[in-house]
Amino acid sequence: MCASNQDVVNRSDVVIIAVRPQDRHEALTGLRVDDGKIVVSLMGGVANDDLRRTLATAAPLVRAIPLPAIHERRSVTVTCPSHPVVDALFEPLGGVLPVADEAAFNVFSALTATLTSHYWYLATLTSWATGHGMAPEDADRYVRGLFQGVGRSLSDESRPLDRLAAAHETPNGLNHRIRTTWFDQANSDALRAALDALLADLR
Ligand SMILES: NC(=O)C1=CN([C@@H]2O[C@H](COP(=O)(O)OP(=O)(O)OC[C@H]3O[C@@H](n4cnc5c(N)ncnc54)[C@H](OP(=O)(O)O)[C@@H]3O)[C@@H](O)[C@H]2O)C=CC1
Ligand SMILES: O=C(O)[C@@H]1CCC=N1
Repeated sequence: MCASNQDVVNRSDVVIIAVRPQDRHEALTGLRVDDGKIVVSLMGGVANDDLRRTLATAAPLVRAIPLPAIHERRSVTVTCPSHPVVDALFEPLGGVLPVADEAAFNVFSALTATLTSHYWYLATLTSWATGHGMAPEDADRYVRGLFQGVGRSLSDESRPLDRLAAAHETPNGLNHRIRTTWFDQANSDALRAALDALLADLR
């Protein structure tokens, strides 16, 4: 343990900033970061220009998006700008995807914002089934099993996502019906609009 954030910085060659964006001024204002250090910012939605103003340093600043799967060394970490030391840090943890600029970084950032909606989708399916009298543990087990299968099928990178969908769907069958009646154009447009609005805020 260190006595202060300044103490952490002084003892580090690579400084990782993982406070919540709204805490950054309290955590970082007044810190001295020598130009020879490397700063990795994990803060969602904070541009490097903004961070450079707060830290007032000429040290390289690299943004990165490690996600919870990094625990199992399976998170592809987007970085910007690419830096050999930072990319080497994340490479063994599931791979690294350096992107050219923060405009591209923000698109990937917006994609990460959809993760919990995916869990919420599964929770909604489970709750719908319990509403129809299924035991919660049965509904939970069944929905988890269904989507673990989906997760495994995603490992097959030889097939594009639309082909994977087609492979799971009988023409005019049950999946086709829900995909076209629920995930219809209006629903797809609403998702794109929410992502566009987030992207506009990230710029
Ligand atoms: N959760 C995720 O999957 C991802 C999160 N991020 C980004 O990572 C950052 C952290 O997110 P998350 O881990 O979920 O948030 P948490 O709230 O879990 O963690 C924030 C941490 O910041 C510490 N902290 C707060 N204020 C200070 C301060 N003044 N000085 C030192 N440390 C401080 C907190 O310490 P204490 O607990 O002692 O208050 C806590 O350990 C965010 O910027 C988020 O955008 C990025 C990618 C993915
Ligand atoms: O939801 C969040 O705020 C963080 C940032 C990237 C992924 N999770």
